[in-house]
Formats: sequence, structure tokens, C-alpha cells
Amino acid sequence: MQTEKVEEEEDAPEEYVALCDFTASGSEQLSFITGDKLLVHNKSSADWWWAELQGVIGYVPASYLRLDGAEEGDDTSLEDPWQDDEYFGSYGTLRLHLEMLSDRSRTETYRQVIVSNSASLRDKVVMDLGCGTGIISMFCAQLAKPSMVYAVEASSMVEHTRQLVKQNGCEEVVTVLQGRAEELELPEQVDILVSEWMGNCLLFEFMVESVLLARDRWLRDGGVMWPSSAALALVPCQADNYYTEKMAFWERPYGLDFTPLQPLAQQEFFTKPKFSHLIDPEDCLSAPCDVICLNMYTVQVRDLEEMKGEFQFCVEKPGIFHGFTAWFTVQFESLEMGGATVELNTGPNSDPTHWKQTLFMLDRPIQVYTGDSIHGNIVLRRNPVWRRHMTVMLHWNINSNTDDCQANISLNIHIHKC
Ligand SMILES: N=C(N)NC/C=C/[C@H]1O[C@@H](n2cnc3c(N)ncnc32)[C@H](O)[C@@H]1O
Repeated sequence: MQTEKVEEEEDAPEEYVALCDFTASGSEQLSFITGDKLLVHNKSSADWWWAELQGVIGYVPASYLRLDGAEEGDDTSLEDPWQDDEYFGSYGTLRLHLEMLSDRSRTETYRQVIVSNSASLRDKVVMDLGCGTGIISMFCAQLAKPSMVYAVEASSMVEHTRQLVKQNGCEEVVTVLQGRAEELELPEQVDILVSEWMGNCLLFEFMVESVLLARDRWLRDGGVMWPSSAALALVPCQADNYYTEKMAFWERPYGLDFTPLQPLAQQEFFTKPKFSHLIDPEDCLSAPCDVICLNMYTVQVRDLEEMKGEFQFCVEKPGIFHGFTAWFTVQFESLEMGGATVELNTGPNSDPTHWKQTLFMLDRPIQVYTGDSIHGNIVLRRNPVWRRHMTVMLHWNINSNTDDCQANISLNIHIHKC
């Protein structure tokens, strides 16, 4: 069999070893299994490289590879698949805490949960997992009368948290503990495990794993999880401004034709999600639907490896289908039977939050019409190497009955790594 002769590059390709399996999901990608040796010809972007395996070439996810011959110890980052130094380092400074505290929708929701359950919180033992500056713990101490709040924080912020607790007269009720919640020793089980763990697309950062491990270890039988449940919502949408900014731009900049760069632009800008997206409700092409739901009492850490959801959208108005937008909601059940559930919704019809929404762009936009059906599935696959990352795959078909014909467009699976 004639294998494709790869022209020798001026700088010889580097040999990398695969750290785990990867299954291609498009003709332009290359599958491999753990231990495969790949020749990397071009590091076309930070996330995707152009590589060769046994004479076949294609795009491969850079984070799955390690330079061949580099021992485990050489590449210290591999010893830290949770990237904890970087992660907890980032929470040791004020920037992220200021962002979260400035998010009124988020912070007021947690305060409302405490206020509306203040009577039932009396004499209860609470754990605030990942307390940061301790805001939720101090809400508990100020607005209710729990017997104890264990405010657990792994980053160096914790020394300031102790100071804030004292400064606000909460040291009788709030005990600040430094360490990873799933590792440290608590003197007792807790009645309520409260945490603000949600990341982009709900799960990014995968702090939720720590919440589940702490639940299994420290939440007493019949104890309450806050949030009690979580859902990832999805909607097909227009994103004309973003499309114009990143793709249409190349059509006629300064009177020149730059369209040969559009495949590069597609690879560089549209193969990973746009986390900072603020979708206009007008850009939703249909009603959203919850594609993944987590019951915080029953979901297991192993379930986080791969989560799947089906969707079926009925297009409600004609428009250009540029992509899908995702966001999340979390629910806080009442401590009283039949009490009202409080919800934090980070979607386009609620008050904006620091999470904003996440936009996944299609390879190419498609005109859709009222009544079209966009149906398919979403798969969130946790990165086997980098444990705070995941890949999102979207596979969909469109059934359109315009022009009196039944067009059934099956589109490529779309890979997003975030
Ligand atoms: N909502 C988002 N995105 N981030 C939540 C905020 C994360 C906070 O929780 C802390 N944290 C995260 N994981 C743990 C853990 N396993 N044990 C103790 N503290 C932890 C971080 O240092 C931040 O201060």
C-alpha cells in the first residue's frame, strides 16, 4: 500500500508518545492509543497539532502527548494532572474572589438560600467547601444560628479568611480549616454541605469531584447538599457578530482577498468554546433544553468521566444556525419539607453572572427555518490526563421540510476541548 510520502520539513518532526487513547471524530483528525509514537510535523495551534502515525497524518490533541524520551519526572506538569499549584495559586490572589464576590446574582442567591432556611439551620453543622473569602460561612453565622460552620479552603487565601471571620465577629461559629476538603479530617459529620463549585459549562475545573468525595466522607445520612441538583442547558443560536469578527473578516480586509486563511481561522477560533459569550435572547433559535442533569445525592465520581445528553430543538424562527450556546442552573432544595426551592440560573433570560454563557461554533453556518428539527446528542468527556479539563462533542442532524423536500443534513461531529 502506497503510504503518503511526507515531505521532509526543514526542521525534522519531533517524536511524541501518546499518554492515553484518542478517538478521532472527523476526517481531519488522527486516532491513536496509549503508547503510540507520533511524529509531530506542525504545532498549528496550542491545542491541536498536525502529526503522523504509521504514514497517516491528521490533527491530534496536544495535551494527550508527551515528548518521547522525556521521563515522567522531567515533565513535572505531568506529576500534577490536577494542576493544583496553578489552580490553588490562582485562588490565592484576590482577582478571582473579587470576580465571584462582584457577581451579585451568584452571591445574593447563596444569601437567599441561607435566609429562607435560617430557622431550619438552627443548631445544624455545616461545611462550606471551598469557602474562598468565607462569604457563605459568614452569611450562615450572621443570618442563622448553626452550631458550627467548617469553612474549608485549600488555597493560601485561608489566612485572610480567618482574619475576615474574626473581623466580622463570626469566630464563635465559623472554624476555618486549610486543606483539600476530601483529604482533611473534620471532627464530626455535617448536616449540610454547601459549596459554590460550578465552573464554565458547569463542570470545568471539576471541583465537583471534591464535593462528591466530601459528600461521601462527611455528609451524614439524610444530610443536605447545596446545590441539591444541577443542569446543563443548551440552545441552537445565531452568533452573527462573532462569526463576522472571526470568519467573515477574511473575505475582503482592506480590499484584499484573505479567504485562504478561513480554514485556519475555523481551526483556531471555532474548535474550542468561547467561554465569555453573552447571548442575546433574540439569538436563540428555539427554546433551550436541559441536556445533562446531576442529582448531587446520587451522582458518582466515575459518572463524571463521560456524560451524555440527547436534545431535540424545534426551530421557532428563521435564521442562521451558527452554533450552540450552553449555560447551567443549580437548585437549592429547602430544609423544610415542601419549602420553596431556590434556583441560580446563568442563562440569557436571567441576571448576568460572571460565568456568562459558552458558545460552541459550527464549522459553517446553516440557514434554518421555522419548524426545522435540530436533534442529536452532546457528550462531555473528561480529559484522562488533565483532570480539570474536558472535551465536549456535539453530534446533530437537521430535518428541514422547506421547499417541500425532506432534507436530512447530517453534520460532522464537532469537537471542542476546553
Ligand atoms: N465556582 C468556581 N468556578 N470556583 C469555585 C471556587 C473555588 C474555591 O474553592 C477552593 N477549592 C477548590 N477545590 C477545593 C478543595 N478540593 N478543597 C478545598 N478548597 C477548594 C478554591 O481554592 C477556591 O477558593
